[in-house]
Amino acid sequence: MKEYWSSLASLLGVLAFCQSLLHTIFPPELRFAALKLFHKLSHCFSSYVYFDITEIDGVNTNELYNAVQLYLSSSVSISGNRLSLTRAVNSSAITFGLANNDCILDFFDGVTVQWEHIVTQRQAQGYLWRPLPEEKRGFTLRIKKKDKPLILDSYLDYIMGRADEIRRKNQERLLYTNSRGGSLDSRGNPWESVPFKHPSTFDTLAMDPLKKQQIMEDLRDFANSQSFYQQTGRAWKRGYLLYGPPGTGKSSMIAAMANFLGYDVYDLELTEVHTNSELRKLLMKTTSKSILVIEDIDCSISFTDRKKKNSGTRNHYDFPDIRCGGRYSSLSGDDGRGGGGGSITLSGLLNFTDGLWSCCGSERIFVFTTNHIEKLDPALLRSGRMDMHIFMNFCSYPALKILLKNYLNYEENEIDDTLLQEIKEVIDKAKMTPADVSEFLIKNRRYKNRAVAELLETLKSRAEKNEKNGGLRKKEMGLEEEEEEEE
Ligand SMILES: Nc1ncnc2c1ncn2[C@@H]1O[C@H](COP(=O)(O)OP(=O)(O)OP(=O)(O)O)[C@@H](O)[C@H]1O
Ligand SMILES: [Mg+2]
Repeated sequence: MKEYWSSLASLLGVLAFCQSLLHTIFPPELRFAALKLFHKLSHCFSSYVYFDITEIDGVNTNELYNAVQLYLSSSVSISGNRLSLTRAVNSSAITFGLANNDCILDFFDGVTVQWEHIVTQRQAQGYLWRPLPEEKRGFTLRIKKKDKPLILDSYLDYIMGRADEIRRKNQERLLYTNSRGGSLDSRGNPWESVPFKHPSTFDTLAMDPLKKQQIMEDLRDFANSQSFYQQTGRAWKRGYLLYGPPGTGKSSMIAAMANFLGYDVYDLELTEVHTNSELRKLLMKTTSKSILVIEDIDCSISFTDRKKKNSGTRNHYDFPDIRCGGRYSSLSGDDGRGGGGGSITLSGLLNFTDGLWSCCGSERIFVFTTNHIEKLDPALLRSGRMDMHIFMNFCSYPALKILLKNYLNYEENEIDDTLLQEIKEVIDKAKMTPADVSEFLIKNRRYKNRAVAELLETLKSRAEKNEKNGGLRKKEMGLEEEEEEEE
């Protein structure tokens, strides 16, 4: 112990000697430069390199600082002892942060980096048109010199991407509509928005699990394929057509998609749009990472198969085959490419989904729904416009199992096997929509066993009715055929 104290005293003595030497050799004006040189020399021999990312760069906010702060707030990378907690305005989540002057380690592609959050008091400011915060904040990134290329090329880009993702997830999503008949708000925006809080998710959606899995994979693939779309020269967008009888979950699917990807939803009311240019303006005012929905497209616009309709040499894109809100529009000289005419045309809509304007913004999903796919023009359905056609069917046995779990909290093995077997046999013939089944289960949810037994009875009677109707229809068709033959 004695030796320890004596070596410490001699070390302090050497330090004091060096300091006095520095003071005698270097005059005060040279002292600062000497210290700087000393730092530079020590950096030359150090194996580390440091990057400072300040919160404010001049007078502008440094986006990279915000991104690093958000990135370090993601729980996976957090491993410090002291963390700050924040909940931003309009945010639906609490985020962690690195406390002042604390360090944290992060790992990227086999490389370890160290982040330090440095906070100091800012010196008194003179008059500034935009006062700066009292504290000077910044991150210092310490990396090994040999890792510099990797960090500068990929790590910082990765942080920006992750921060974007976190920001989107934390922020409340919005549901937009254009239901004001083309009028703009005070900021010239044609869309109105409300917070989007639909509870439907892929877990609660009753449909064939395999099909559900396929759709989820397709969506995930789409969201992660920025470089693929860039490489192949395709606009980063994807179209889904949801079709099937009413009450089979088309709207619920859209909500599930939005919740799955964390996108905003633009619900486009086509009957409120009067011209192609209005349609284009609406598109221009949408943001990236959004789902643009046109529900019941066959009802809002009467598209017929252009091939059937047009037999002459005239370009069938020019035909006014559109009906908006129950009234037919006239051609009014619109060239169909979004000119200033007085109606939306089929080509206007095709351009909307597929033309040059459709690429303003990126990572966009178009979803059209219809109860009558046969009424739609094939041009609207082709790949590139509607890449995936999803048939939403009547309630199947696997779908019913999901509904039983959602509404009655039933696990499969809790239900009597013979009952399940009977349901399985009859459910496809009953042609009940998930909406009908849900309604039934809501009403009877307090008495689980009775609910399932009664559901079976309802399914049976529906199946019987359908069989009878089917038989009758077949008979009628047979008679009609006979009559035709006689004629
Ligand atoms: N596949 C489903 N899974 C879970 N719930 C469903 C499903 N289909 C329908 N429902 C329930 O029925 C209600 C109506 O469904 P939804 O509005 O999604 O049907 P839709 O196919 O959009 O009908 P429409 O063609 O009339 O617009 C929903 O609120 C939901 O509770
Ligand atoms: Mg719907």
